[in-house]
Amino acid sequence: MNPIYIDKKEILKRYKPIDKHTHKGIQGHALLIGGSYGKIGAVCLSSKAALKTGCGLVTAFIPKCGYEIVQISIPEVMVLSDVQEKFISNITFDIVPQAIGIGPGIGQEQATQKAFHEFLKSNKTPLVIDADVLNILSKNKEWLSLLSPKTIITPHPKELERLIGKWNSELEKFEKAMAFSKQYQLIIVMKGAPTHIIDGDTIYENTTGNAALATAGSGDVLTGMITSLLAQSYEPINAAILGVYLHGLTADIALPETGYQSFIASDVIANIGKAYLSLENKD
Ligand SMILES: NC(=O)C1=CN([C@@H]2O[C@H](COP(=O)(O)OP(=O)(O)OC[C@H]3O[C@@H](n4cnc5c(N)ncnc54)[C@H](O)[C@@H]3O)[C@@H](O)[C@H]2O)[C@@H](O)CC1
Ligand SMILES: Nc1ncnc2c1ncn2[C@@H]1O[C@H](COP(=O)(O)OP(=O)(O)O)[C@@H](O)[C@H]1O
Ligand SMILES: [Mg+2]
Repeated sequence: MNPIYIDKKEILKRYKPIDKHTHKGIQGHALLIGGSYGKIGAVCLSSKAALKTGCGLVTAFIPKCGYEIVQISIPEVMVLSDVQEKFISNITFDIVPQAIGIGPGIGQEQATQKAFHEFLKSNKTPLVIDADVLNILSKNKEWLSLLSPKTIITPHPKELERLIGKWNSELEKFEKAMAFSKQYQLIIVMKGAPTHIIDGDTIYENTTGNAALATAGSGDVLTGMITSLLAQSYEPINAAILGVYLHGLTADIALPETGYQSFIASDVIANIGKAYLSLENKD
């Protein structure tokens, strides 16, 4: 196991500075699908993170009960709502996003599971899958073959275990993850301390981040960041690598001000700008 370390040198090979002639119409449109009654916050965090990571437009697809919450808490985000009040039951939209992130806060209602299955059958847009949708896939493993090559999945250790089964050693975990990545041609963002990214036989190890990230919603934010980078035309592997690196960097930047304990997921979002700026520094 020889990981490639994701450090600033590795990032600068992949990072694309902004084109001064760009406009919101070509800067990428990200669609975030998620939320359910009591967990609309998850999709608020993902959507705001997507905007703050630089895509031009963001739409959130949520159940009806989240409509005012999202519109009021993040006015820059457009909203499409499901016919159901408390959960998502039918994923249809007439926009053309360049990337879709699905799962934060979405829950596991039967109707939501069915809606995801229908969505998967026809979706051709680059996809990031997180949270409850990973759990839905664990319960319906035959749907994994519907995923397009280079789909990004972002499991935390428990979600990973549900997908690939238990492991008895770190080595076995990596072997199982690599086999899973190859079987379904997926990019696996194995979240943890540190986060590893698995792309077939290649393992990347992130070098940013700290325990301040052990806080509700920090994974939801990561999903929004990676989806935003995908929407900005980064190759899936580069979107995953840059997203994970910037996400960790926000916690390293904020730590002297917040300490570990008072850092929250919104602080990740608030520090994305500084994380980008640090890529422009020469040191
Ligand atoms: N404000 C919100 O609306 C929030 C919504 N959330 C949503 O809540 C839903 C449930 O997600 P959860 O992840 O809480 O529930 P899960 O049941 O998927 O995962 C929680 C379990 O995983 C274990 N676990 C998590 N991270 C681990 C790690 N690093 N090492 C070992 N074990 C670990 C925990 O101990 C626990 O047993 C998701 O849809 C998620 O997006 C959460 O993200 C929290 C914030
Ligand atoms: N101790 C830690 N050190 C570094 N990163 C951590 C630590 N704990 C959690 N993280 C990061 O925080 C994020 C947590 O994601 P997740 O468990 O999905 O949270 P949530 O579902 O609440 O949004 C992941 O990116 C993970 O790598
Ligand atoms: Mg999560």
